[in-house]
Amino acid sequence: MRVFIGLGSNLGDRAYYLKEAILALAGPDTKITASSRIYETEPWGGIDQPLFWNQVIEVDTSLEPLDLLHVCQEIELRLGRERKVHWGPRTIDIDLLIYDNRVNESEELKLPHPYLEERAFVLTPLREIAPELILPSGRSINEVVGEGKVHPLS
Ligand SMILES: Nc1ncnc2c1ncn2[C@@H]1O[C@H](COP(=O)(O)OP(=O)(O)OP(=O)(O)O)[C@@H](O)[C@H]1O
Ligand SMILES: Nc1nc2c(c(=O)[nH]1)N=C(CO)CN2
Repeated sequence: MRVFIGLGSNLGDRAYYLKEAILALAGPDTKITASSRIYETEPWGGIDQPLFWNQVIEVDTSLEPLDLLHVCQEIELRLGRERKVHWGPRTIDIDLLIYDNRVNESEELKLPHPYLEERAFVLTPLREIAPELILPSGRSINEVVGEGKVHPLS
């Protein structure tokens, strides 16, 4: 299945956490098929906190959505993620953005990710690796990405 995953870090060695999370996601059931550059982004959501580094990857996985979510959560825990403040600072956050064309509305797993189309820190790196993508809302990614809002590190 074609899946897009968003990663974010704004505590500690952000490059290390992003790299380790991506390495940990790759395995016999999940291949990384594309990876965006890293973007440095202003915190979204109204909490005063350090700048984030964000990245989006595409994977090809045979795992079901909940199993993939649990893999992501184990990696978050291993990399020192503590759940303190909603939308607050974290060593690593791993979100399932789009899982093929699946829709899921449980608290544990919402697919597609509910804030997908409101977050430039997701949309801009997503467009980098999937410029032809039609979003779950039916709009093309090019229509919804605001120009010049977030920038890659290099
Ligand atoms: N698509 C999804 N990807 C990751 N976690 C999800 C998803 N949908 C629901 N969740 C649930 O959301 C919870 C994550 O809460 P968390 O504290 O990480 O939210 P957040 O990262 O602060 O906010 P946001 O989910 O808006 O990025 C987890 O318990 C997880 O089960
Ligand atoms: N720029 C940016 N802002 C955020 C981020 C993030 O990854 N990047 N994650 C959040 C919690 O989900 C809240 N705000």
